[in-house]
Amino acid sequence: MITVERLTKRYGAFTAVDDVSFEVRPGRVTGFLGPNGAGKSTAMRMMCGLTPPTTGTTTVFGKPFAELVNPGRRVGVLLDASAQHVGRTGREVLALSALTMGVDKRRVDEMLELVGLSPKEAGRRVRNYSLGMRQRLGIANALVGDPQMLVLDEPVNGLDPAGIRWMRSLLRDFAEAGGTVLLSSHLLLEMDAIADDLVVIGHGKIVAQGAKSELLAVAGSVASSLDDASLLAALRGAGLEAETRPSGGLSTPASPEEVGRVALAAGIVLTGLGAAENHGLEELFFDLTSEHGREEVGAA
Ligand SMILES: Nc1ncnc2c1ncn2[C@@H]1O[C@H](COP(=O)(O)OP(=O)(O)OP(=O)(O)O)[C@@H](O)[C@H]1O
Repeated sequence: MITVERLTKRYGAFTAVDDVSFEVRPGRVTGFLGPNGAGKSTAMRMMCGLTPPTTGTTTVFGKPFAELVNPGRRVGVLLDASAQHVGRTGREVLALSALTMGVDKRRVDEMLELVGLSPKEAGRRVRNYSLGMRQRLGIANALVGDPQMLVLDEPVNGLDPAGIRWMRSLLRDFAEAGGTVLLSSHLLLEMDAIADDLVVIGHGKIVAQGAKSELLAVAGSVASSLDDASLLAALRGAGLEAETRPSGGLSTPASPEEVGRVALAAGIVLTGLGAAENHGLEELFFDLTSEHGREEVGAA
């Protein structure tokens, strides 16, 4: 479990993370979603004890990250895949981590295989790695200590579609085995594909959080008929909320099945019926990322 309580980070007069609170639960993949500059990396760095908060607290397994003994055995962290030592080979990077953490060095080969880096690739220097290969190596490095928790900043950046699918199943397996996963992204669709829970941040503040299924839930139906006025009356008569849409037809929080049954009972011919797409989160996210809502660059 990761607990973030009233976390704030100010750089001079600029507030990068503003009174942020949330929890990341075991057995779930939690997506930390926000546009560029929203404050995700800053918050994650504070969670991992790399940046001191201005105010607020953050704990992993009930204590501040810095108090963990041999933290790599508890939490696998990947904050910047391009920050790895470019003069070392992939295998050397992992072998050093294994040595530092006191992990059996056989785990190095297991992790290389898990992330799909071939022995030949593992023998090449990191400077010659593509971004996708660096991400794979970064994931291997985060996993080498066999942790119960993963904190990953934009791990899907640079991966091709097959790589994204691979990452999704790796994180899913990790969570299903009881692990805790927090990963950030600035792409809603990517998060939609990977996360169980979402924490959405914009301008340093949490703007939405909860189960993805609830945040993206389909709400109600849209219907059109040969006689919308009668359909409206029939729906309301059945105790269902409904209203006419400016673009034609009706919208209602009732399910398509309920609308179909009411129309059938009232003898009204439907000409269109479907689930309304709830664009709530998409719109919220679009507003955050649109030109108007774009994050400003922080104080230097
Ligand atoms: N050391 C610093 N000094 C001043 N401002 C900073 C510093 N670090 C981050 N910021 C500012 O804080 C804001 C949040 O940055 P952060 O890197 O946390 O965003 P992010 O959500 O991770 O964005 P991205 O998706 O682009 O990585 C930005 O406006 C950034 O310029």
